Amino acid sequence: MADLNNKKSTRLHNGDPAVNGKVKSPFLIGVAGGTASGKSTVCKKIMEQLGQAEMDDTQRQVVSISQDSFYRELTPAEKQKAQKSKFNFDHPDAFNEEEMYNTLQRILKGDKVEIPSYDYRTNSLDFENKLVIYPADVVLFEGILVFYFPKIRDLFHMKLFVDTDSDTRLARRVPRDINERGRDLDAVLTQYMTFVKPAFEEFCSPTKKFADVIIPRGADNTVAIDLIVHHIGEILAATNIAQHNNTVRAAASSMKRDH
Ligand SMILES: Nc1ncnc2c1ncn2[C@@H]1O[C@H](COP(=O)(O)OP(=O)(O)O)[C@@H](O)[C@H]1O
Ligand SMILES: Nc1ccn([C@@H]2O[C@H](COP(=O)(O)O)[C@@H](O)[C@H]2O)c(=O)n1
Repeated sequence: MADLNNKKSTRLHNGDPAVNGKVKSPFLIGVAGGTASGKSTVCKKIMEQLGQAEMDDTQRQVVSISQDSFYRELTPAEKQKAQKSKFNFDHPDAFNEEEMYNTLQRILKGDKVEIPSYDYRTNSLDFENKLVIYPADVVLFEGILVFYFPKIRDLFHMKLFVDTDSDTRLARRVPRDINERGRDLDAVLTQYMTFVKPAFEEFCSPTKKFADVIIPRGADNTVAIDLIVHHIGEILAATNIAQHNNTVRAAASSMKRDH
């Protein structure tokens, strides 16, 4: 399925989601790293190089999901704190671990799932704008704490950690949060110093040791991204050869039975 002769793009072709009536289980990749390290950008590059970025959702064989879609609903008191930048969104308790685990399990079973998007302006899930995940060959799951929860960590077939220095991350986070997430400078810096930085050191950074591949400098590291894309392509090609062989074997044994 993956065209490994094409060095610029290891393009996946839309496959048959079911082989011999069995739904394919996707190759699940976890992408962790500190805030604004470039996790989403790395996922976008991987998708582009696999020839997937421009595809329609139903055709896409590689999809990317954000862990932010699994923040838990806040109580009214927590909402008030969040509006004053006094809620810790970088602590593992801010996430709905069970929902995250159950959703990933369903994705691995090949189910079509719907995931809410996250609204950083209201600090809540947006069920009006859901992302529909159709059965895919490769699923990228990115977030600050995707390797923190052991049960979830164990689901990944490949684990990547985007390692970008903290000055660069803060320099990216400030304009992003002001321009895209409706925050002001004072709120961004207070939240960063009170919660984001200490939680990165306590919960996110220690999970680097679980990564199979550490990507220094994030999306700028084209060599690392090329190697990862090539590896994914090889795995998918091997999976497809095995599935093709199973199909041929099944067809041959049914022909034998008919004679
Ligand atoms: N290599 C890079 N060079 C310059 N800006 C970048 C780079 N990677 C990401 N960014 C910018 O930094 C911000 C955070 O990047 P993003 O990929 O969303 O990080 P994360 O998903 O880790 O929060 C975005 O505004 C993005 O455009
Ligand atoms: N309501 C929220 C929810 C999360 N955050 C911050 O987002 C960061 C995670 O997203 P990245 O794209 O940066 O990985 C995390 O550090 C939270 O502090 C927020 O500010 N408000």
